[in-house]
Amino acid sequence: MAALGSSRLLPYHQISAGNPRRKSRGGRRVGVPMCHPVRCSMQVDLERSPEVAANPAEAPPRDPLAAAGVLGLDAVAEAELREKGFMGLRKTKLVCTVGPACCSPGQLERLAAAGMNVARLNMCHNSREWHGRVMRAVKALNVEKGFCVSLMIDTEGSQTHVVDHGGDSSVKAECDSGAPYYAWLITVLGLGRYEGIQIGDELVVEGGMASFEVVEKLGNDLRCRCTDPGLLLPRAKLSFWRAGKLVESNLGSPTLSTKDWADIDFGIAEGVDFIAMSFVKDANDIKQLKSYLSTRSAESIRVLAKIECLESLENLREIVEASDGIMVARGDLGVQVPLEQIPTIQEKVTDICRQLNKPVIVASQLLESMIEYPTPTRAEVADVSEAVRQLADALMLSGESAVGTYAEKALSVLRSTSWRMEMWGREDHQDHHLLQPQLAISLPDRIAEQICNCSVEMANKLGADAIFVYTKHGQMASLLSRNRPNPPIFAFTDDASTRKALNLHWGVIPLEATLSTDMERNIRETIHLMTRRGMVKPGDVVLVVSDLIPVSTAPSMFQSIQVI
Ligand SMILES: Nc1ncnc2c1ncn2[C@@H]1O[C@H](COP(=O)(O)OP(=O)(O)O)[C@@H](O)[C@H]1O
Ligand SMILES: C=C(OP(=O)(O)O)C(=O)O
Ligand SMILES: [K+]
Ligand SMILES: [Mg+2]
Repeated sequence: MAALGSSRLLPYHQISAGNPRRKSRGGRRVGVPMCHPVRCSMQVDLERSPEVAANPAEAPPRDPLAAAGVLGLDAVAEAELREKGFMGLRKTKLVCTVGPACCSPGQLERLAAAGMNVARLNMCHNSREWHGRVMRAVKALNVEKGFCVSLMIDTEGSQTHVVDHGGDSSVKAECDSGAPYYAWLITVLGLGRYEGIQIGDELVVEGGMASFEVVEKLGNDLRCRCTDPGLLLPRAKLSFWRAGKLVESNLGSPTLSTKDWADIDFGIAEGVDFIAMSFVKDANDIKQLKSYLSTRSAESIRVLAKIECLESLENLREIVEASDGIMVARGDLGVQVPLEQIPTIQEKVTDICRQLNKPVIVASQLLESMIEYPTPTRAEVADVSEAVRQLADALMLSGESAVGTYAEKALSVLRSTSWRMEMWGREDHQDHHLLQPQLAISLPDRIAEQICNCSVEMANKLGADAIFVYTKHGQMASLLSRNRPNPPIFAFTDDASTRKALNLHWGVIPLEATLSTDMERNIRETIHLMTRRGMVKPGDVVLVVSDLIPVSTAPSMFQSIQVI
């Protein structure tokens, strides 16, 4: 049986509807009143979004108990909390692709300090030895500097249909009517993966960067006539079209190649937290990897499905159900579907992920121009804001961090843009976010889901400062996150892999703590530690949600909501 109780473990805070607490740590007003939100005029805030005092060196000395692992709160969340208060904590998570431009320990440290929650290693590029070095550098930073950056590998997949023009920079493709029809000899890596390219097929580079008509096949080379002028970038992605329809590649070939399996073994050995699978076609692809991970006792690695091909769109719901999270991989998606369809696909995927309670990453070209330029375009900022408005769990940098000149600046644009949009969105944020369909089937699961739904509604209406949840596998924390509450969710777990997995969930700040089966004691001790560290102050209203077994003798799960 579930019990809904309240306790007075700490001085009980009188909550009245007319006096919602809206103060931050420093007594500054942050956020907006949540009771009866009224927005009658648009205010232009000339202040820049407060940036995190992101240098962990500036944070007060770490508590020895915390250093011993009793309260593992990462240095960046702690600094952000001290700087901006509970309501100022960023909710949207940030993923950075690590490449040559950001792989030194110093560069990685700066990205971690600037809010990188997950470091992504794209196995398409570079050697395993290189990736191993980066992973060890990230882990060392976590231990030595108190960060909590999770590691993700991204499989190469059978996407080798790229153009190689042999050069380092872009080549201009022009349709000179005076030139002979065979003006272009294009080497297509992985042409053999296609059933058969025919004369007359259309070859489209990077979703429309340039187009050609195939006039002759010469092994892996295609003699082409340029039909739409543009640019050929080094290793550009391409697609073939016949009679207005995409010519699908890899028919019958497995989603994971021999190299991918070797990369996965490498990821297991290095102890990665996430594996993102490229070109997932259906739920079986995910199930196959998950069952392999369990045979290797590596089931704690979360498997993410990348939505980037036509087949994955056809089997979307079953893929989301089978996986631990989703990446909207707009790069390849934009090669396989007309670009104007990407925004609606993104919204549909994010919606299904919310419904089915799976974290979703919006990826590729978010700030593409920042690979070369120190400021984003207005359109890029609008695109990032739209993903945040859709309440995606995470945003990802690709080339911007991997090879860009302004990796840290790009990350700070993601941070300030998402923070700003979150604050704005909160004004009209109330009950409509709670209208998610029921997910659970069994009674215990339904109880957990309802507890989380009600907790978020309560926390929003009371203007609570924070939600605390005690969780083993992260289920309760993610169910709370699904409701996108106004206050941050502090998720205490004694499972290191749960902590790393929760890094990808919207609004969740995972903490590692020693938990006992005595729930009251867990609550008392974590609040005591948070208070001693100055992160919780007398007068703060904390909503506590728990689903742990309270005492060793109790046969049933005890679930409760308490306001402290
Ligand atoms: N580990 C790496 N080593 C070298 N270059 C990389 C690495 N990771 C990414 N890159 C570069 O950054 C670009 C953007 O990364 P990403 O979007 O992950 O790959 P892709 O362009 O292959 O889809 C890549 O095209 C590649 O040039
Ligand atoms: C993230 C993507 O995958 P990759 O960078 O591996 O092509 C994408 O296609 O958008
Ligand atoms: K990849
Ligand atoms: Mg891709």
